[in-house]
Amino acid sequence: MAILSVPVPSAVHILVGGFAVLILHLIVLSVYRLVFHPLAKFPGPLQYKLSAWPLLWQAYKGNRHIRHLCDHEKYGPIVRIAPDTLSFNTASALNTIYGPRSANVKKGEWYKTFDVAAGSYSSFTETDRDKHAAKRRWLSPAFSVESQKSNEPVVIDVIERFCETMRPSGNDWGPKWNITEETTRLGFDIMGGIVFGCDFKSVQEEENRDLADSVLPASKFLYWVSHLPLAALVRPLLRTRLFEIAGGQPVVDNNRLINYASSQVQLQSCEIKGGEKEERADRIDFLSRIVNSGDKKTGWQPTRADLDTECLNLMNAGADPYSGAIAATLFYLAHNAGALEKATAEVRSVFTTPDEICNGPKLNSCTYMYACIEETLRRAAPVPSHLPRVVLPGGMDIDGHHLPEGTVVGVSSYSLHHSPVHFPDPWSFQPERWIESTSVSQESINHARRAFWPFGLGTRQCIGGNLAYLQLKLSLAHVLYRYDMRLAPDDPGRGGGGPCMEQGRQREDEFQLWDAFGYGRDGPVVQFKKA
Ligand code: HEM
Repeated sequence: MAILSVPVPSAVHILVGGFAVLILHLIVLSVYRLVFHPLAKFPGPLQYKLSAWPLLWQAYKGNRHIRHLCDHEKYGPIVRIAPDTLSFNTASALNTIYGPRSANVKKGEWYKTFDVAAGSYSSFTETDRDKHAAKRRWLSPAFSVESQKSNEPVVIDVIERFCETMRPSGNDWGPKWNITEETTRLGFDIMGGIVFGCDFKSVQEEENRDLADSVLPASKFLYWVSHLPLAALVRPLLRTRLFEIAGGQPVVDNNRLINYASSQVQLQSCEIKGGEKEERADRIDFLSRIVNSGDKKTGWQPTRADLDTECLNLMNAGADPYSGAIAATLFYLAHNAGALEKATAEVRSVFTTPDEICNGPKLNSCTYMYACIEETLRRAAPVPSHLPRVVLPGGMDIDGHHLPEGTVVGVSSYSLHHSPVHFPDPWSFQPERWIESTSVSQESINHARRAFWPFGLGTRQCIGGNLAYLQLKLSLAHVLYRYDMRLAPDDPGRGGGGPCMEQGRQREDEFQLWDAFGYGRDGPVVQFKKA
């Protein structure tokens, strides 16, 4: 009987064949994305239309916000920044996407990598709208007026000790301080007190700095990893030894923060003595307010993993954006002598002793100081790039375009906050633009506010916004009341841009941000003198 001989392909044939299939697949995919894709009509650089990898590279470099701004300047108010993603740069898009509860979007997949290594999703990363609503209701007592009032002495205590550490010993200018380093620890110490009732003292004591100095590297790492096109495959590996080896120090940092938050939950929720659970009734911190509660409306109760993840989130989301914002405020004041002088004079005329500086009518009467904070949040919003939202079934209309389900949409605060349509002379630091006067009408302030969103918008708006404003006002008032401030004469440019930096980073009087959740930053380097 004749045996049919079927030729067995060689390894070379298989490789060549596989390669040919891959090339064909890429050609077909490219043609589809350029010509037939529902977003094909929107302008943008060719490489963005073809692939999501350029976006990942920008996230890795911390330059996304700068690229978005340049792209909008070149291509207009709508830019296709990845095959399935559009960036908008109008107040109308901002208010359509993020504002209304009924907006047909939810948070994008991007969020899911952020804190899942702690075991669950937090109120920040939960993408399911109903589950998020339950978590938000669960957290609300921690952010109530009563809670803020009882936690204010904790905040003031940490700020006063920060000021004490900065105090020059003589009557001349004191030592140089890199404000980014010191305020990173200040923000962490405040959050340690508020969230866990712990006194980290990382501003004062070197041995307590590991945790404080871990927040930003961990966030920067997770920020770009979240942009990986196959991030879903990476998520289960985040806490493995393999990932620690591959990812290095930022992964170790992230795990250290997770372990810390978890140990605090363990301590608080299970203080067992003689077999009985003992609760400390005198505690006012956030953890003590959420540990034994849930969502009354739906009956949802947090698991241990939910608690661990939420505490990690509160610690990170609370600490770093504030630290970045106060560093940026001091940068802009140190670089704008007139504004520094006016804000300082205001604070010193309102208060007669530092002990008086607390929340209340006097602090609220410091309108110029408040305008300096607003203007800083415009120039250096702590989340400068997109907060991605994905369009749900049924699609959505934005700025006159119907977008199909699955489209990822977003607005970059850095880009919109520098739009001359809403902010005339956008590259100058002008606190006055936020104060009604003969030259600034209430209409122009309202017009600016429509495009101003440092704390997000709508149902996913920052839950800690009021607390953050209070922290910013208190810390600025305490510093300005006590000290004069100047840029260190031998390091005046730290934190600003320069001619040798990348495109978009040339302005010496602009505080440079490296995009993340919070942002990478450095400086300013300043000196203080007793008032
Ligand atoms: C200057 C300081 C701060 C800024 C600029 C800021 C900014 C933001 C932004 C833009 C969002 C929206 C994120 C999104 O849509 O994806 C957000 C959410 C959040 N922030 Fe803040 N934040 C600050 C301080 C704080 C503080 C002090 C806390 C609390 C301790 C906090 C806790 C949160 C939480 C829990 C969320 C998630 C809210 C939700 O989705 O329901 N933030 N923050």
